Amino acid sequence: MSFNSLYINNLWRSATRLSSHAAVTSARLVAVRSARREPIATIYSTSQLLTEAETKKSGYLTMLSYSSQGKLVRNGEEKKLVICIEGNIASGKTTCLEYFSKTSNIEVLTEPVSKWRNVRGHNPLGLMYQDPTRWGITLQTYVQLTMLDRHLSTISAPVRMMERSIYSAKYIFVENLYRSGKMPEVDFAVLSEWFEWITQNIAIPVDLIVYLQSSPQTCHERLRERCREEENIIPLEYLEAIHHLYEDWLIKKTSFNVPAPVLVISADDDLQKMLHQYEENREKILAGSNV
Ligand SMILES: Nc1ncnc2c1ncn2[C@@H]1O[C@H](COP(=O)(O)OP(=O)(O)O)[C@@H](O)[C@H]1O
Ligand SMILES: Nc1ccn([C@H]2C[C@H](O)[C@@H](COP(=O)(O)O)O2)c(=O)n1
Repeated sequence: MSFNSLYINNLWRSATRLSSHAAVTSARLVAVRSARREPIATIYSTSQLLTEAETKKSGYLTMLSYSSQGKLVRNGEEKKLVICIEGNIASGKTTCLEYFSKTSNIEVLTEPVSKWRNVRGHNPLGLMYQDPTRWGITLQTYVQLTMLDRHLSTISAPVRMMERSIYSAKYIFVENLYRSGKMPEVDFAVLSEWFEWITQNIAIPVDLIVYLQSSPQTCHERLRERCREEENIIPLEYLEAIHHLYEDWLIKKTSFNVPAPVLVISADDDLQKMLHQYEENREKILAGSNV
């Protein structure tokens, strides 16, 4: 049986199961699809089964339905561990992910920064740093969409490690723009409405947050060393503000809901020592636990 016929059969079986089950009569089938392994979420009602041509075009699909809490959840997928690596700009998140990417059975997802630097020929990241009041909403709307897309994409290994999350996008970066007076209240309100709708209606499972805790000074030095063009104008004060928001969220736990246990790793050390720390914490990380 070809992949497409197999898929159509599975889709049909699941649709029949869904529509015959009283608790899920209002269920929608959500097909997460992608031609380039970059999933796009599309919502179909149960009566709108995909044609074979649509299936062929879509690359791969994952079905979601409503859970008993009324949130969209994946159907029939085994439980996978999701670990988010959080930390200030240039704290070493990508380097950490690169290290763990060498381990089999771990899928690594970096932040989609290339998209933020180029959406249909535009650079919202660069625009935001040039004029945050005008372009903050533009960048953060796109960050929110692309992070949601990352969270909902099919997990291809027993463990997923991903850089940041839709939570830090809102609780750290949007919050910082707003608190620093660089995001108009109406933009903040619209982004907050979107965020609340998403998190109330879609299950975004996170099992562990690994917080790379670094001093803003260290990040500033590393940021200069990395030389990402858009970031040349970032002053130390910006990194300090991001640092305080992270500390309030993940250490003091006084600002926003923390969606998973937090494992804190000091990230100011040189690369060799950092790799040693990752090795020391490997078991805790891969158990998805902070104990
Ligand atoms: N422990 C470390 N010591 C010194 N430089 C580091 C260390 N970890 C990462 N770097 C360098 O700092 C820069 C930022 O690291 P990166 O992993 O890209 O941070 P992030 O993904 O958090 O923004 C890169 O140039 C990287 O090579
Ligand atoms: N919600 C977000 C997330 C990230 N950014 C910026 C910060 C950096 O300039 C860049 C990538 O971050 P890094 O992975 O290097 O920590 O994107 C943002 O403005 N808003």
